[in-house]
Amino acid sequence: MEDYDYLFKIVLIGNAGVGKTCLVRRFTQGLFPPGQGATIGVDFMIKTLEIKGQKIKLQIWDTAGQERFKSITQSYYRSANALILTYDITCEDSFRCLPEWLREIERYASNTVVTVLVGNKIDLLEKREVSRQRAEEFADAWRMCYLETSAKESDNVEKLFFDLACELIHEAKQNALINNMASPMPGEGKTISFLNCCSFS
Ligand SMILES: Nc1nc2c(ncn2[C@@H]2O[C@H](COP(=O)(O)OP(=O)(O)OP(=O)(O)O)[C@@H](O)[C@H]2O)c(=O)[nH]1
Repeated sequence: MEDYDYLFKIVLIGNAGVGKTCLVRRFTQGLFPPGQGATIGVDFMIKTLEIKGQKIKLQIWDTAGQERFKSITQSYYRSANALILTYDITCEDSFRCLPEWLREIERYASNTVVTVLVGNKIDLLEKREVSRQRAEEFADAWRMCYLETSAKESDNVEKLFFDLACELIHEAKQNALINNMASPMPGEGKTISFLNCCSFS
């Protein structure tokens, strides 16, 4: 028997140095690692949440932002239920690269993937190079939710993963409903559990 009701795979992507690893470490371990080195390839962590009495297991994949790892990290997009596309609000360059990341998503991710745009490092407000309004407009244009976070100060980090988990539960329930409705003959349809669809074999 599985010890969870839902299992979701979440993949963090975005330029090198925007804070993907720090966001994951803050959420899964409650710490801000000093002198965090660049990720090599892909890293993996698990965190289980309880939402409305249900156990939600999150598999969180932290990918390297460096160009030289692109071919490795791309292979992780396909099976992702959600992508957290991260940029650094103090780094215009990391924002300008977002269309490139979105092209990667279109190319390699499933067309049902949920994508959230995250502007990290809001503790460095005095160094901000990308206004919230600009980021919100960009996110709207691409039909993404937008959230600003600080892995350092722990601002909005829990909210990011909780809201995402809630959205994924909602999507999973909708899918199960659609699958049930699409059953060919009354009584012959099989209930397709999202748990089985997305759990690793
Ligand atoms: N001030 C501040 N610094 C942060 C924050 N998040 C990350 N950093 C710093 O930004 C640098 C890069 O953080 P990482 O988490 O390694 O960035 P990454 O996106 O995982 O980088 P790659 O693994 O190379 O793709 C480190 O020096 C962190 O200490 C934040 O919220 N605020």
